[in-house]
Amino acid sequence: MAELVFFTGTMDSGKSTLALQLDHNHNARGRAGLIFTRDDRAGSATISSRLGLKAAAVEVEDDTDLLNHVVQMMSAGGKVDYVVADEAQFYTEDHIEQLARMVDELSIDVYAFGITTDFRTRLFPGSKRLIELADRIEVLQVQTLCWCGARATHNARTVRGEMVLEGEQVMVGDTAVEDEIGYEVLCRRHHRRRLTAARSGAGSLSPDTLPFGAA
Ligand SMILES: Nc1ncnc2c1ncn2[C@@H]1O[C@H](COP(=O)(O)OP(=O)(O)O)[C@@H](O)[C@H]1O
Ligand SMILES: Cc1cn([C@H]2C[C@H](O)[C@@H](COP(=O)(O)O)O2)c(=O)[nH]c1=O
Repeated sequence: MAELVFFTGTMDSGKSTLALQLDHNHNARGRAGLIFTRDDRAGSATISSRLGLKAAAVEVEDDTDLLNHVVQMMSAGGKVDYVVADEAQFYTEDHIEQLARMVDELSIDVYAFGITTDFRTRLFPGSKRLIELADRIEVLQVQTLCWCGARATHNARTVRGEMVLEGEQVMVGDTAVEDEIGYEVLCRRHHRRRLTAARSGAGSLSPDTLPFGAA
């Protein structure tokens, strides 16, 4: 039975990598897939992973009807066995409902990937609807880490290393940006305290806490 699966994790947890791997594996077994994405860092109509993989994708716009797009492809003789939907946090509630209908009405597997919450810890509309509608939610197994070494659960937005709480919900960007606007993954405790790596003075996750000669 076809299903709608939501793969989620913090920024930098390997979601796009997994999306591309999943596409590759299904393709290798002769299944035909279609990749949607929205506002990927690498540019329009592209799905990209920090491991260097990239692929062409269909860019989702506010007025894109995802279900209709697939129906049109199938009516023109195309085959669609599964759909990958990356950066799904940016999709509208309507887009997510179209994905659910694709599963129920066309028996197409839909694999959606995205972060759940924004820099203020609030759900994105697309992620909220996915949590409400998905058959399954899978949290990525590769844990991202806060500068303190704890599991990172939150995405902070930073300006020159300082965490900010003002601004638009959507601002495409990357982690490991130190000079301008960027993102940093943190544990809840440090997100609440707005304690980023720069503010804490933490240089690396393996500080010399036990120097040679220490008693
Ligand atoms: N140089 C590297 N060596 C090994 N793994 C890396 C390297 N750079 C990035 N990664 C891996 O890629 C992950 C980010 O993958 P990506 O698919 O871009 O994440 P997401 O889509 O969740 O933001 C990191 O968590 C890390 O596991
Ligand atoms: C927290 C947060 C993130 N974003 C943006 C930043 C990136 O472009 C994407 C997440 O991509 P990734 O592949 O998971 O790293 O989302 C945003 O616009 N607003 C936010 O609050």
